[in-house]
Amino acid sequence: MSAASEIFEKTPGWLDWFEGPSKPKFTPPPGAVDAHCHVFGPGHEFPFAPERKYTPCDASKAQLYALRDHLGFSRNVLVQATCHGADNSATVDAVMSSGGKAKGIASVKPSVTDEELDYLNANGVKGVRFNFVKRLVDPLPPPVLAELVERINKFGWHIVIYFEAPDLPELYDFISGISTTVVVDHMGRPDVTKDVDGPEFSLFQKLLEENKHIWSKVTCPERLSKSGPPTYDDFVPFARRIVERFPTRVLWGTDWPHPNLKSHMPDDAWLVDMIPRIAPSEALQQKLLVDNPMRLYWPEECN
Ligand SMILES: O=C(O)/C=C(\CC(=O)C(=O)O)C(=O)O
Repeated sequence: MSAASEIFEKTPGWLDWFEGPSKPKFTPPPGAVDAHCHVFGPGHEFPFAPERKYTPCDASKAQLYALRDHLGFSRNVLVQATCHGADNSATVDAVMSSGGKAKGIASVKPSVTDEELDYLNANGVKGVRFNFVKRLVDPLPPPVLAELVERINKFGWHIVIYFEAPDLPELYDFISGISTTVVVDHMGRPDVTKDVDGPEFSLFQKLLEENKHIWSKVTCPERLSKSGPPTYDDFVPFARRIVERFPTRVLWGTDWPHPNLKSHMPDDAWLVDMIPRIAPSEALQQKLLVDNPMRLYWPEECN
């Protein structure tokens, strides 16, 4: 059997994305961007990576773009997920077929060639993702990543970084020292049962306060909340704090198709309906959903 026709068996217990989401009550402003989502395969066309730590269900570009339209969004930022390793074909294919309505964040190995980087740059990639979550990857050492930053600087790309809150003290100096814009996934995965003013989340706020080049995605109530769906109440003070303190450096996304959830799969409308709770004014919503992502991903359309 050739790789391209390989049939993949999902990780046991895998929860598939939610079909037929309801219509959100909240209407996003015109031009809203879903700035964190993924495509998976389909596996028979874009095989999952041999080094992957999970095997997902398929989640195609057509399904993603149908969800975008259904939820009232206009654009997407597709983040390369670890199940595709450093083969960015599925992400780039989805970006290239979006009619300019999507950009990509790639994963690359230190051995990536300049030609490969040029190809990604020419096809809608705007950054690379550094992943420090050990259940997903074997993280690369910071000095190796620093060399990659040097190589991508010429494109004006940024770094998307994924880590969990207990790892921030160790990563703090490395992240602060990155010489381009850095976007932290899911607020650095705080434990939202803790105090928003406690030491853990205060350190994350200090990181953003001291480093004007660091942004945060206020994403993933479905992943971080312990109080649970559909209102994810414990997530709200954390995300709202970051939106209110750093309104020009925040992004929002669905995280569709929500890989590796164990407890439940959200109706994506629930996630959209969180937005007015974490960004309570129209001015904040405009920055979070339109102005900030446009500045980072479509700067040529901003004046
Ligand atoms: O969807 C996310 O952002 C989070 C993920 C998956 C992921 O990032 C990946 O596979 O690269 C997770 O926590 O399992």
